[in-house]
Amino acid sequence: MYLHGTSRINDAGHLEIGGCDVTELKAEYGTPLYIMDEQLIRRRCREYMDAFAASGLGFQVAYASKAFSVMAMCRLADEEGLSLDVVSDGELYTALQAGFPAERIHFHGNNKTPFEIEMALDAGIGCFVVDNFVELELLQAIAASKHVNVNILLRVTPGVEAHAHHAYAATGQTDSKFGFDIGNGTAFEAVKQSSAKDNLTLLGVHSHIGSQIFETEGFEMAVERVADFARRVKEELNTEFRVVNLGGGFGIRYTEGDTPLQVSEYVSAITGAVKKYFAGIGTKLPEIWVEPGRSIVGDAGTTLYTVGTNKTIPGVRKYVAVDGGMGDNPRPALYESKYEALLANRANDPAVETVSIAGKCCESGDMLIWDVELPETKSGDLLAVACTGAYNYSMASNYNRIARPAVVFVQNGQSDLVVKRESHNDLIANDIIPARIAKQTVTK
Ligand SMILES: Cc1ncc(COP(=O)(O)O)c(C=O)c1O
Ligand SMILES: N[C@@H](CCCC[NH3+])C(=O)O
Repeated sequence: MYLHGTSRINDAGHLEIGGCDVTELKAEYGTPLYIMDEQLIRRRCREYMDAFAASGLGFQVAYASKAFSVMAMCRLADEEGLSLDVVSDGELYTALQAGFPAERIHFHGNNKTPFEIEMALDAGIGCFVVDNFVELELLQAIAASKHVNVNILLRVTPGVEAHAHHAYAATGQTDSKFGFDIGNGTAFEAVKQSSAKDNLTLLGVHSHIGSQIFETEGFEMAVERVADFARRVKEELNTEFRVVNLGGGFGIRYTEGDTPLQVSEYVSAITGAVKKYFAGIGTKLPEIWVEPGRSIVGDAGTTLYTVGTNKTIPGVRKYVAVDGGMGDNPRPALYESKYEALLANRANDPAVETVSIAGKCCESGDMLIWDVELPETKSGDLLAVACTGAYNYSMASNYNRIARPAVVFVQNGQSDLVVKRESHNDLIANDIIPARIAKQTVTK
């Protein structure tokens, strides 16, 4: 397994992250456990901030909280000077409760409810990313009823087919549920309508082409299309885009075949394309906003499991089961995502067999890794799966009524619990048994 950030194998042959031995983390917090390397998260935040600062362009780096939304993470993003992208009332609530400044929050989503819009307006968030005509009307009406003015970006689909890790993670193509299409004229119409509306201030446009993308071409092509669009809007409507948000999507290394660029390389490709394509269109260079999620938290996360049972099918395969699975990491089942693993309590033992790591849910598809080389595992061993910081905790479920794991931040030999493990009581906290079917206590 590739060792990300502060991960290393210590003298005892144990995996250590942020100076914390995972066998001790298991003793203190149990498993499954999401372990987040705080130093690596901060490093990623700084890589973005520094690279943009070096570009000379105005910018905001908004952490896409959908990747991992918990209050402690909102605090880190705030401390590092990032803005925040939220996509629901729940993410917004989490951010506000964490004390994240509302003016640096951007609200996304293709179906914001009136409740969510009101909540965000009352909080005074910095910007709405408007996705469609229905939302444009609704937002204006609610803003007017509250006598407030709202900054907006229009989400556009630039018609770029991104090489995302799965079709479900590509969003820049015309046939997408998100945004106004540049190619068919709806984006132009949206600019026209929003410029004419009271209570709305159009800052510019937003384009997000997809996720887990390694090449820069898709982003550069998106910038070119958006710049062409900006030119037309300037010429025909005399409207200027002060802000261009290029979304997230920057890839990370999950397994050996993955070839991500450095954060600074993605940023310089984007800012270079902005300088190139926006030059000479008759407007000032826009401020550039981005929304990285995975590339901020993905490789900082490791999930620690305890090995339980195994099953060998002679000549076919050996299954090794762990105490978590698709409940805490649905990505292999959803996208066929690949991960690397390590026997975390005997990390220096030589690999002697190829096994497949199964979860404990009642689904054949509940597999975390097919075919990984490991030392011989036995019940009670610890298995670490790397690169689980993004879209694991945030996409976790209680399928099979399995409680969601705890999350700890580790740094400088210290571990801090940031999400408690769910209890049995948490699982039934919202259940109600109607009186008519409640168990009667029969007294004789
Ligand atoms: C609008 C938007 N912004 C930002 C992101 C974050 O993407 P990533 O985690 O790939 O950086 C996503 C998710 O793909 C998204 O849909
Ligand atoms: N959730 C996805 C990608 C989509 C991200 C949000 N648009 C993943 O786990 O890779």
